[in-house]
Amino acid sequence: MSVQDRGAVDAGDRGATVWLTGLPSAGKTTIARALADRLRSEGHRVEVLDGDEMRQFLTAGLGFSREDRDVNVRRIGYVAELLARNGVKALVPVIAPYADTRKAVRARHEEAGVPFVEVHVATPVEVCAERDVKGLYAKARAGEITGMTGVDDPYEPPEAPELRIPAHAQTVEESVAAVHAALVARGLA
Ligand SMILES: Nc1ncnc2c1ncn2[C@@H]1O[C@H](COP(=O)(O)OS(=O)(=O)O)[C@@H](OP(=O)(O)O)[C@H]1O
Ligand SMILES: Nc1ncnc2c1ncn2[C@@H]1O[C@H](COP(=O)(O)OP(=O)(O)O)[C@@H](O)[C@H]1O
Repeated sequence: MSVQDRGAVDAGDRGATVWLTGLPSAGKTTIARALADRLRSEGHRVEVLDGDEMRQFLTAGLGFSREDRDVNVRRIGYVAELLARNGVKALVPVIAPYADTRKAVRARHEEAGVPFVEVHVATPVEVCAERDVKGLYAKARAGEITGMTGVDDPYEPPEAPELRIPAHAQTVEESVAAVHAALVARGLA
């Protein structure tokens, strides 16, 4: 096996958590799923821990108060870390609105020596509200729901993420390429 091939195998074996944080409808899930396809086609083991799916099973019963969001993010972070330390690329398209909670998840990864790559999907709220994939921005505007992230609930943007993506100003493929390059730069892809 050539040195180059050996490098590829090592990167394939190395797990990591890639957390895509951002507002609802920013493009987190779309980018995570496209990145998952690309990584799988290259031979990586990948899981996507989607917020909606996690809330059906792992964190069922939790709402959107600060406390519940914190428990949600910490539990998902814990599972991502378990997967990542066993060689899986755990892609996590979850809002995770509070900087402190993201910091706590990062700290646990660092203590365990597991790579943590924070990606801010930085689509402006106006664009997210226009996309409004699930109609939640419209409901918030109409006063039918409260506590909607980006409308009347906080989103604290990361100050120093490994990568910030202007997902409103580039294609999904360009965003995927940027995250992929960040993984390559860290010997993870
Ligand atoms: N009040 C309120 N605020 C924000 N989001 C809401 C809310 N109510 C429901 N939803 C839907 O739930 C998805 C967010 O779940 P997350 O687990 O990612 O959120 S969090 O990290 O615990 O804050 C989120 O999914 P995405 O749009 O994929 O981000 C929303 O569709
Ligand atoms: N450049 C882009 N990057 C990501 N998503 C985009 C882009 N342009 C349009 N979209 C659309 O925006 C929506 C984003 O929804 P989603 O990925 O579910 O966001 P989130 O998971 O952040 O809530 C999708 O319907 C997607 O097709």
